[in-house]
Amino acid sequence: MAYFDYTSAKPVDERVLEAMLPYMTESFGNPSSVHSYGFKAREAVQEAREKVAKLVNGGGGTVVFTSGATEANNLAIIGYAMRNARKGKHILVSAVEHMSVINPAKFLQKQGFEVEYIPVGKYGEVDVSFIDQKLRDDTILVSVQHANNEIGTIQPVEEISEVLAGKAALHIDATASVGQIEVDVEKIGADMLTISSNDIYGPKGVGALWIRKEAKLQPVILGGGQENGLRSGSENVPSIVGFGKAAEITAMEWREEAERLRRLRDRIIDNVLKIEESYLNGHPEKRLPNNVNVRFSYIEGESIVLSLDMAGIQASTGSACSSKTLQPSHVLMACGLKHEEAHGTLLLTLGRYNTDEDVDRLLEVLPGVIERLRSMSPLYRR
Ligand SMILES: Cc1ncc(COP(=O)(O)O)c(C=O)c1O
Repeated sequence: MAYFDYTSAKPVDERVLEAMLPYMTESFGNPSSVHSYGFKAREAVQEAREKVAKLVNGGGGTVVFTSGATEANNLAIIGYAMRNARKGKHILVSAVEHMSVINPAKFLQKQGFEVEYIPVGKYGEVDVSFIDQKLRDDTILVSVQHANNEIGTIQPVEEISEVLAGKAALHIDATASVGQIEVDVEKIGADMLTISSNDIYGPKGVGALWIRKEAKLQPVILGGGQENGLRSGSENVPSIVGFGKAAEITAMEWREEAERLRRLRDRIIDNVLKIEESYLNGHPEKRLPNNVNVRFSYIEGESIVLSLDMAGIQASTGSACSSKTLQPSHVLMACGLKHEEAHGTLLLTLGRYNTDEDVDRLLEVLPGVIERLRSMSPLYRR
């Protein structure tokens, strides 16, 4: 097996699992309880909060645990807009955001907010000058991802925060970038930042929104007032502990791992692009170390993925989160690709257990798969 779909799902690190287990059995207390079981759980959640904050240099704010990146993005977009609506109702969101940012923005439009979508260039890089032109006195929020999960393009987030100069809050979805490149809320100048646990080999179903002290939000999940009133519901203590452990490990190990993956990535890109009529999606240089996104003319990405799976290689056509809709990726469309071009896309995302042997196997199998599928394609001129 050669697994190249780490952006869709990652295995939990063994060290993380070990840290979680006691909180599923003997240390099962509820952090809100006022007895020793509760105190122990509360302390564990607090420790995890500090570790997650430290990973992004987040001493100037707080971490709110959520059920994942989707909820963190909803909290950032809806929670910030609702709380700050009296300052203005104008919001800017990049066209290549994950649907967990775009759909909350669309929801706000229905509530009377004015949302504008920031266009991107052919490599998916956000047009900073558009933000500069569109910024108004009533602009309250700008949301741009740190890096794109499909095409790997790293966004000029520092430049964006310089343009904003504190005039509007900046939300950064760092789901795809944490653990791959440096993520430092101070260097970026972020006011809110989304982090996902599974993307750093922690458990699924937990994530966080880091929030700068000065940024005020309205909760979107109401109830018992946990997480400082910003996210009600009894805390998922084992998963939060696991997320904290994953953050601690990532802080120590990401640089070396990114270097290793970058080398494997470049080996794949250099060789795959030798296949005729194949093109790289996303930025050639400013790209995540684990991302390879290539399109092949005349064939469908789904057929490539199915053929590779039969050969023991797992890959993807794009965002796993939107594959249910069968629509071409909104990210590739925003980059200016035609429908048929977007459909011929193969996404390979690398991770901890990929080796040179995996890459050898991929490079051995893929050219034959493309050739066979093209030989069956009515579009391919032989
Ligand atoms: C950039 C980005 N943001 C948000 C999400 C949503 O994450 P989740 O489905 O874990 O809530 C994803 C998922 O792939 C993503 O890639």
